[in-house]
Amino acid sequence: MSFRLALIQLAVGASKPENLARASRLIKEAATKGANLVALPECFNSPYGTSYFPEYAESIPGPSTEMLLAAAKENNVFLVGGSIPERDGDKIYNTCTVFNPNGDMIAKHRKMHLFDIDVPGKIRFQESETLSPGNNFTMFETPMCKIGIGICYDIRFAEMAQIYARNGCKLLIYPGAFNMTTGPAHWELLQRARALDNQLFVATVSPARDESASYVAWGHSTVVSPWGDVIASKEHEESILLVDIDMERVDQVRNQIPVSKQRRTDLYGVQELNKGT
Ligand SMILES: O=C(O)CCC(=O)C(=O)O
Repeated sequence: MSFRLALIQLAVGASKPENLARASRLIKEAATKGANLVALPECFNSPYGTSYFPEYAESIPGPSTEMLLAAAKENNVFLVGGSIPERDGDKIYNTCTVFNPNGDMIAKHRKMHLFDIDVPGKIRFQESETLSPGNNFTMFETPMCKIGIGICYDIRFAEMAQIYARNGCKLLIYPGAFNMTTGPAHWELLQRARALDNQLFVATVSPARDESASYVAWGHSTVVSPWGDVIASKEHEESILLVDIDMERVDQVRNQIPVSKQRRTDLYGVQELNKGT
């Protein structure tokens, strides 16, 4: 079974209506080019930054998810709607919604690990200044395979990817927006690590780079195979990365190097319970 994945490296600006219109146009273009599954980047409707989240936040359903729902339906695709700042009561979350080709919302992931880091002289970022963390793992079934969702910083947590793999996911999608410090250092390495450890496909979707933004995104949307090699990636301009995914590659690699059957579960194991699937 093979299918076409489209990662939309969207140029995100200050105007929410324009961001939605651009995303909608590019989803259509991806579908016209044969995509079955389309994914948008983290924070696709708003500039990325703690001061922007309260200003751009909206409830679900709301204008952004209405656009996603319509785009999934009109273009007959599974759609991973990057993420948006979601307002729920007095809390704001960094939330990814997923729609099937009927326009039903089949998954909602609130970023579990907030991006709070301090690299002196380089970058300090504290998402927790305005965001709250989600508490649930998020997986969904498609005719292609079971898919697990994480948002950006979530990719740094190996246990989360292991839990997804052990629950049958063969593709992990991380909408993300790494930056000019951690992007070159860790973006590709983390994807290859998650893919190789779990012998599955990993896809990351970044916004395009905007040098004038307060947070400059690294770009480089990428797909890594279960063997751990980068099978496709972009630079940092707005673009659509189209990749044909051959799901059989997962079982091939797992049969060739059967680490999942060779684990010393008599000596160790991942402890986390599988909540909120
Ligand atoms: O982990 C990183 O270096 C970047 C994470 C990030 O930008 C985010 O979580 O939004």
